[in-house]
Amino acid sequence: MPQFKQFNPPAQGEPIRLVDGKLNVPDHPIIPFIEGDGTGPDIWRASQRVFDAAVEKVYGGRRKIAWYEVYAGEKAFNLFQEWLPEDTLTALTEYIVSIKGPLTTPVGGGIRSLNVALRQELDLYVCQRPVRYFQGVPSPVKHPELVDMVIFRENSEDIYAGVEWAEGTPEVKKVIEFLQKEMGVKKIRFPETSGIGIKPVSREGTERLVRAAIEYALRHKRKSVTLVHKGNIMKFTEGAFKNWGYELAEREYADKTFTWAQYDRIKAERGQEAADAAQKEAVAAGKLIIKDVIADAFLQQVLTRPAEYDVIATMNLNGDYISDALAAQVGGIGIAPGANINYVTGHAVFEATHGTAPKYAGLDKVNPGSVILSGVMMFEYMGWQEAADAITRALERTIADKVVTYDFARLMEGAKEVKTSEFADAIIANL
Ligand SMILES: NC(=O)C1=CN([C@@H]2O[C@H](COP(=O)(O)OP(=O)(O)OC[C@H]3O[C@@H](n4cnc5c(N)ncnc54)[C@H](OP(=O)(O)O)[C@@H]3O)[C@@H](O)[C@H]2O)C=CC1
Ligand SMILES: O=C(O)CCC(=O)C(=O)O
Ligand SMILES: [Mg+2]
Repeated sequence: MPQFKQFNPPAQGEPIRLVDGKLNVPDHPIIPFIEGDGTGPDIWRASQRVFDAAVEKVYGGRRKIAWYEVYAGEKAFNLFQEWLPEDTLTALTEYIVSIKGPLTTPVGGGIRSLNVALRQELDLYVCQRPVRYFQGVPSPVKHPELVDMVIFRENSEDIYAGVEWAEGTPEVKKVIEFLQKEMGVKKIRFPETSGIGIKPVSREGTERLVRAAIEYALRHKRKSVTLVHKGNIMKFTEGAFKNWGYELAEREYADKTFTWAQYDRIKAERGQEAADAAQKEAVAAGKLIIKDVIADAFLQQVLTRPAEYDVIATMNLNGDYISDALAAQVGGIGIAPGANINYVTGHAVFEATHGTAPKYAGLDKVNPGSVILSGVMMFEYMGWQEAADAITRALERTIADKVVTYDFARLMEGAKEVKTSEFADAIIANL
């Protein structure tokens, strides 16, 4: 039993464990949750009711979650004068599976991102964000149903590592001097007034992310994994990501994949026809295609030919942009779920793609779909597939009935606009 200093787990319930690489989920698992800042409390309250109702409906009392509230962000600061109390990290570590609402990060100063800190502390190296269309959701494109992608965003390095120095400080002066004098760097355009950020991208970090994406694609019989990068410009970080990704696929999954690096080699040796034939043969044999695309081209192609993309593996910043862009394409960030996962230790923190939407805080207004669908991902991860399916079906039915929150209502004809809590009521009624 771990030692907690400020807040304790519920008296009832048992921890989820990882046994021989597999999650062992008891019928009454203790699951820590962080309510979140801004609209977080509204969304969380609604989502928690949906989760409990679905579990009750599907398992009839045999299974029940023992929720354990832990704190981060403004609520933690108000209660304990700490943004991220140690007990929270202990709980997320001990109980393995958890779920959170969004947390505020000030721009340009103040605390660094607590979301990024949680991912780094627990080494949750995959940010997994599925993007699919739900029938009836208003979308800005003609064929949103062609979007069915799962983003694997590297979550532990890149420019998000937080290695940066502010303009005008002695530290940045030292870094710039080092770069100029010791490394012969001549290309810093305005050295006297620059801030500096460092972008670490490693072979290990890339390999574990791409491995997770390939494993997922093979498990779910997906067609391709696309490495999205800006390797033409950032050759030793984003370009290396692409090369390491291909090398990993060819080394560890040689009999299950066909890569565009192989395609290029065949083309160089025997011509395009031979390369096309080899790829066709690989597809016919059910092999997973590993390909790559430059990030800007990717962002236009997901709009013009989304059916060509399936599982996406990319670095941290690209993945952040891509997540919101794809979410918008299928009808908005209000129903974009996600998970931060370490596939080796089993640790997973489920959370929406969006942030705290502060202008709507406390209004019982925004869409809780994103956290509800993050809960669906959590139930799938726990092996509680029946609860996951029941919630998905009820959500689909509610949207088909045109009972929706403001974000969908403003774009739909004949919709009934409801509050966050009422949307949850409607889903529960449809379970
Ligand atoms: N993982 C996390 O905890 C994350 C935290 N953040 C943090 O959140 C804060 C606010 O960030 P911001 O850039 O405004 O981005 P947000 O994602 O919080 O909000 C941007 C816009 O997205 C729409 N939106 C967000 N959530 C919902 C929802 N549940 N239902 C319907 N629409 C929604 C709203 O659009 P509209 O105005 O059109 O109604 C909103 O104004 C920042 O401090 C940021 O750092 C950001 C991302 C992730
Ligand atoms: O940590 C934050 O405030 C932003 C995080 C974010 O945008 C994301 O994870 O998609
Ligand atoms: Mg984001």
